[in-house]
Amino acid sequence: MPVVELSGIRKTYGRGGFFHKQERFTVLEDVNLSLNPGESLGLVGRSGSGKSTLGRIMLGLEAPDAGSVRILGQDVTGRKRLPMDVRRAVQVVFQDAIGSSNPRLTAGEIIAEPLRNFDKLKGRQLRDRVAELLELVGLCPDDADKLPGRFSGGQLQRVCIARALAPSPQVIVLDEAVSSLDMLIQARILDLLDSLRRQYGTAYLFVTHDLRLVRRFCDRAFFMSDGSLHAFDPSRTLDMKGSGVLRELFDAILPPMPDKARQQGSFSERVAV
Ligand SMILES: Nc1ncnc2c1ncn2[C@@H]1O[C@H](COP(=O)(O)OP(=O)(O)OP(=O)(O)O)[C@@H](O)[C@H]1O
Repeated sequence: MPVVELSGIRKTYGRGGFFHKQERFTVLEDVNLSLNPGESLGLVGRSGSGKSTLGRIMLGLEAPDAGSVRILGQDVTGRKRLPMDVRRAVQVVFQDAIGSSNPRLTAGEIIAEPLRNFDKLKGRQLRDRVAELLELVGLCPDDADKLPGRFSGGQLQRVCIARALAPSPQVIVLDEAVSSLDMLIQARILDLLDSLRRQYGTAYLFVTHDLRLVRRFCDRAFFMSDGSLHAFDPSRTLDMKGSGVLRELFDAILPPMPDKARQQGSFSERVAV
């Protein structure tokens, strides 16, 4: 049974209203997607194409206008409060570690929160598990006492990853959550995610602009465009040169840079590593 199943998802937002009449625009149109245990999906696409919206709908954080969301086989479409087992099963790490961390809680308190809520851990057991999670993501047990403001961006991102791992979820949505880490740390985190996938069947959705990550880590990959998902083979991203899909990926992945740099082949270098 898929851990998450989206059927016929449609999502619109309103825009305008200040100078112009408010109108609605469609971000997702008839999107169907299922994520199976132990599977790793890559989702790429232009900025603003709706990737994060899809991620939020998949987590049950946002309701679609049409279609259904099933998590662990339960229909949670539009539910304001998700059942405890669903909240535990689906975790997320956002790109913006600073914005998604409470500045008044220490790293230890941030990671302890789901352990208290879901596993009712306390005292020594709680402290040991927090220390273990910090070490798993390459931080020190002593970092538990630091407030978010005392971490670098990459370190705080790892605190957020440790928090997401804490309740032993079945699915983790990583919204641009590992691409910003330095290469060594990124490799360590990906090894860790891979071992959890093998050991416990944890599934991942990577929302990313990083094709190397998709190629190395994902079983299936989708490109989002015009509100729809287009599947592509993650291992064959280099073979798609010249195709319409690759041109779209090009635009989606490359940051704005002079044409000259583009001619020098910086894209293939980025992808071929
Ligand atoms: N709550 C909202 N209200 C109105 N419009 C929204 C809302 N959330 C997202 N949008 C709009 O929906 C579109 C898709 O946004 P989304 O964040 O899903 O894109 P994305 O592909 O994740 O982009 P990026 O790669 O830049 O993070 C954008 O035009 C965005 O402005």
